[in-house]
Amino acid sequence: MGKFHRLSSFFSSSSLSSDSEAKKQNRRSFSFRGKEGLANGSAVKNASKTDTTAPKTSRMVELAQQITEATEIVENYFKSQGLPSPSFDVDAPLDYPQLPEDVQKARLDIICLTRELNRLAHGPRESVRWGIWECLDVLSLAALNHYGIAKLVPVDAPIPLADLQTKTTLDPINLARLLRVAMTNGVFAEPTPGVIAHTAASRVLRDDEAMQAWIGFNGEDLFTAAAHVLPALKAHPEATSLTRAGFQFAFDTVDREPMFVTFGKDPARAKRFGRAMVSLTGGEGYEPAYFVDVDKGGYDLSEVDEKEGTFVDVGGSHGFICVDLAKRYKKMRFVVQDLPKMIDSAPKPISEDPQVAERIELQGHDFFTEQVVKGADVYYFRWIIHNYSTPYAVRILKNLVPALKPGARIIINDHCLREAGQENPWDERVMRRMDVVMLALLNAQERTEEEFKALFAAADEGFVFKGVRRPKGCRMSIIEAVWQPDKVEKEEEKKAEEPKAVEETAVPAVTTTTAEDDKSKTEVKAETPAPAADAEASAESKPVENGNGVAPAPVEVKAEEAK
Ligand SMILES: C[S@@+](CC[C@H](N)C(=O)[O-])C[C@H]1O[C@@H](n2cnc3c(N)ncnc32)[C@H](O)[C@@H]1O
Repeated sequence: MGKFHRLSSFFSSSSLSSDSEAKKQNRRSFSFRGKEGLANGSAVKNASKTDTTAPKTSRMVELAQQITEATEIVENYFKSQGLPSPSFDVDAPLDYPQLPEDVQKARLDIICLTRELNRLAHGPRESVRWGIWECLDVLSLAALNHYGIAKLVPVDAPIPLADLQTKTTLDPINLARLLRVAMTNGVFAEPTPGVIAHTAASRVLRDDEAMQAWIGFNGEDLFTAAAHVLPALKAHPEATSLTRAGFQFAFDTVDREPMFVTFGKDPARAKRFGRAMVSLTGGEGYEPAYFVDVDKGGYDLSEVDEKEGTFVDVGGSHGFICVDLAKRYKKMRFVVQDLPKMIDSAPKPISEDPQVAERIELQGHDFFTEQVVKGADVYYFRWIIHNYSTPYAVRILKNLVPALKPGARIIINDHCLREAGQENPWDERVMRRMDVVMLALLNAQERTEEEFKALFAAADEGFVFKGVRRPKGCRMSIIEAVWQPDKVEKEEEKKAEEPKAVEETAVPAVTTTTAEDDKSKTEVKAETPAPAADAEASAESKPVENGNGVAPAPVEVKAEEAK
């Protein structure tokens, strides 16, 4: 297992560094069960103190005290560094600086605990009643972004609503009502009635092109798809087909094409998606450095570099990970594979540095066909496998097999779900929501360590699962398997030599996915069905559970659908 560990021993972003801390966290989770709780490894000192003699402090007071304590830690740090206090004033910094670990933990505590205090202050009924209206915040932001309103408001001088209206096709009433909803979230301000000003948050909408794409994609593609998940689930409760997700119900493409094909037909929408991914990648906890930079817990490729090996970024978009890796590792070569349209739209040259650019090849390749780069050292999938339900994901891995040399590494860089409540509440919220994003867009899912292990086992028994590692501070995990068909052969030889002690049990139920059309027949059935006793080793013989603990029903996969 080497440097890999079982996921259960990792608590990062929120990461705990030792078993004793993990136990403490477990106790903490228990004592705060059903409540928002503190970020793991909380900076707030009295978080786990229990004074049995003192009169019981209410949860609200406890939270308020902890929030005060955490806020003081953050505030004192800002003062000590001569930094302005966090603010949404128009000229305020848009991002937090890199914070020392304890201050970052305190900041996370504030984020988590204020949410819980807020809910307690609302009370259960009111909090549920108005919680559902968050969709209207999305609507307001999506519309203001769509009409480019932030660019029409000058940064240095507020503008009367009437003047602003002349610059847009939105009529005055609609402009005002959408703006005023956004203002309730700190986006834009109205310093005097009828006059609109920027805040730091609306400035982000104005100046950050990747954020505009992020809001556009989420507000117009995801939001619309999410609103159609219920009809999709009613029609196809198993929710595994790429062409029967909320997205297809929203955009009238049911049984016709998956989301990426729809995007591929519309360059502006495809570009927006690409830019949105850049925004996500720039967000806290998702930075490429968590994979590229060994000092940040990234993956060490020195050995591959030393032997001038090859790294294939499958579904690598415009190749930004390879560019960063090539800057760090000076000898190895890189192939970025994506659908031809995505490859065509990549920047050329891919890097200003010729030493970097000459070692990166961009290649149109569909990962639902056999891998064409034979004998590479690493095949890397970042934000790819979570886009697919199990039958498709297994198929992507299977397509690698003819290309693999013994010792080849397969690295998946995705979220890896833990049991509910084991993340700090903010990470939990982001990751659980991402799981549902996958449902809405692609009928796909985030996975647990066991589910990743089962994927590899279902694809081919030559994949030896190495485990999951999560760099501290990062939400994404590094999930690795190595191709060792020789190991399987040796084990098979050994087994053949051993006297047969136990009579083999009956052939298990096998989940087979077969296209109706013979030409496009696609099976993810294990070639040799495993005995029932070995069912766990085969995702087909035991339907793989998704992160919500629900086993998806068998699904038909049509080859053309998976393109
Ligand atoms: C969520 S993005 C991830 C991109 C990149 N790996 C990253 O980390 O940002 C999924 C990528 O898969 C690509 N893709 C979708 N279907 C594909 C296919 N059949 N073959 C190859 N690439 C595909 C998309 O074009 C897109 O760039």
